[in-house]
Amino acid sequence: MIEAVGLTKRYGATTAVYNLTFQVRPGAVTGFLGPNGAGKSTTMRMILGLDNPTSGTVTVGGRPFRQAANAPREVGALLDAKAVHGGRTARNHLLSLAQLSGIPARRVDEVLGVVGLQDVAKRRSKGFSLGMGQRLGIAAALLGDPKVLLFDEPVNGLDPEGIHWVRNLMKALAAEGRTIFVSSHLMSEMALTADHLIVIGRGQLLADMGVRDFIAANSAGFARVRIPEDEPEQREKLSGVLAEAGAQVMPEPDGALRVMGLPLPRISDLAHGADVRLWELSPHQASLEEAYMRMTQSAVDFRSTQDEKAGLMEQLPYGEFRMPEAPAGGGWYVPPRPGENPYAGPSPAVAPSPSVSAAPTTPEDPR
Ligand SMILES: Nc1ncnc2c1ncn2[C@@H]1O[C@H](COP(=O)(O)OP(=O)(O)OP(=O)(O)O)[C@@H](O)[C@H]1O
Repeated sequence: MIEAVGLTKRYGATTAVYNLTFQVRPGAVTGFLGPNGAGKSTTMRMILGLDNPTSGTVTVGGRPFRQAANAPREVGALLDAKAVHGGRTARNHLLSLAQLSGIPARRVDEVLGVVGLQDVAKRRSKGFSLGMGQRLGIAAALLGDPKVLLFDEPVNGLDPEGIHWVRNLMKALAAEGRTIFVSSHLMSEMALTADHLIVIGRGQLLADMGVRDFIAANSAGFARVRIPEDEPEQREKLSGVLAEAGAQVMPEPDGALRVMGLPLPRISDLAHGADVRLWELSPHQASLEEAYMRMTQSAVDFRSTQDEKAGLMEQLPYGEFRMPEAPAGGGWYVPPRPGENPYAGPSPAVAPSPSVSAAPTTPEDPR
């Protein structure tokens, strides 16, 4: 297990990591997510004793990494795949690492096979593609057969087959009871790979929860209901009936209704009971990537001047991030209306038409 308590790192005036407290447990893949400059690599370096915290502590298996009796057999890491002597062959690179830690040469051939580099083992690594370099870095991390593995952006530069392979490798290593901590920018990838997520922004903890809980809390489902355009009174009638049944109903710009809080068959039955004809009744799901982008929006350090949000987002000072409270009706993330920028702040509440009595309360902006 990896355990950070109040971990803080400052480089001069830059606070790279601020007051991080989390645990990474064995037997699971824990995704470490955050935008560029969020502090993921700095945190990983501190876990590995390559950087000293300004304050706070981080331990691996209950001890600071530097006190580990046989570090390569306890912890393996891929931090920078380019940190390789390019003049050496892949096999010689791994052999030199193995000799330093008393690992037998046959293990080198074993890990070359695991990462699929056996056929290029005698080629100099300076000719390697980005993806081959990543595989070599992963082989080095696996050399000591460690209980804890850290991977900083392991799928960087890999093609879809390579990404699939890394995903399965992480899961297999976790299934063997190892502690797997993987950083990434990609929510979509982590949603497929990880069991647990730690999300940071500007060095601070934004979320620490299971992937399923994150999905349940952040990707709200809703139904779109469309009534013939020339029957506005029917639309009003249905809005009232749905609201009475406990739904949250919002008008959409194209005249349809967005309905949250009722399953589709119930909406259909209510419409039938009210004698209202439907032209559309369709399920929709706000994407997890959108929810993640919104969660980390004010924690983005670098933004294009072409970005229409540039300069509009106020950055909170350190210590002022907080997890939003989930509203009673479900996740805090209300999906954008069609045509709206999904990465903008939460939608303002729509003034309900007289019979749309249950328009939802807009959740508080987390930033
Ligand atoms: N050695 C250093 N000296 C000064 N500042 C640093 C140093 N290392 C990191 N930083 C700063 O700390 C912050 C966090 O950087 P870090 O590389 O840990 O983020 P990251 O989440 O890994 O980013 P990326 O996804 O782009 O790799 C950034 O503002 C970065 O510029």
